[in-house]
Amino acid sequence: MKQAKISEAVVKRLPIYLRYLLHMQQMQIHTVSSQHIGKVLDLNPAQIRKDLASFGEFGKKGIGYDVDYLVEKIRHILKLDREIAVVLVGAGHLGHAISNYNAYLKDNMRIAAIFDADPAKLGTQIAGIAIQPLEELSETIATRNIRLAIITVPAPAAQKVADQLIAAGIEGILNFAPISIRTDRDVKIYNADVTSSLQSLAFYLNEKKEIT
Ligand SMILES: NC(=O)c1ccc[n+]([C@@H]2O[C@H](COP(=O)([O-])OP(=O)(O)OC[C@H]3O[C@@H](n4cnc5c(N)ncnc54)[C@H](O)[C@@H]3O)[C@@H](O)[C@H]2O)c1
Repeated sequence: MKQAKISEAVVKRLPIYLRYLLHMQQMQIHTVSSQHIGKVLDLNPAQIRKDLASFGEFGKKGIGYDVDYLVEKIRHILKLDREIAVVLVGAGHLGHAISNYNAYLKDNMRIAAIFDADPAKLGTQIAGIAIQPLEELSETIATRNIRLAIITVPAPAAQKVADQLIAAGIEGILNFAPISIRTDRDVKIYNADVTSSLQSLAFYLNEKKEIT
């Protein structure tokens, strides 16, 4: 089967398609058209067809896509068809929320280990996972084959934590601290910057509603 190089933009849209397709599965809907997906997700159907064609022609003209097959295919492309262990560093407010949410999701991508620098938190648990000291980070990542990491430490600590994670062999980081993590290593880093997103949204506030 044709398997061209998939662009980052497509890789970012695939989880959005997947979420909707899983919903369709729950609704026992077995086939879906790009027009329908486009309408619900507010995306261009031609873009969706192009995205899906980038990993093989399997939609049927006039019939659409087989939902189960598409789910299986996207999960395979995103490597979600296997267990992926994730480490979380920073067991504070956000770390708690993310860990508890992940446990609730019960999918293949699971937080397998949690680390914090605060001695008072060591040994306590979040979602059944004991919080460990940073000294155990490298060994835990290696022995438990952990590939991805989530950073929820304060901004001043985030770069150093990222450096430790990368040195330990982590391949992808989702960073919630409000700084841009830098590395010269081949590691994918996504910065989830809540404050900047809100600041961008502020730009779209309706000036007419301003209280003077
Ligand atoms: N709470 C939110 O809603 C929210 C939302 C978006 C982004 N953030 C960002 O996420 C990060 C965490 O926020 P929070 O509210 O959970 O803070 P928090 O103070 O509740 O938790 C931070 C945790 O990190 C630990 N820590 C500090 N330095 C560390 C280090 N070097 N190694 C390991 N652990 C370390 C602390 O002991 C603490 O448990 C911050 O950078 C914050 O700006 C928070």
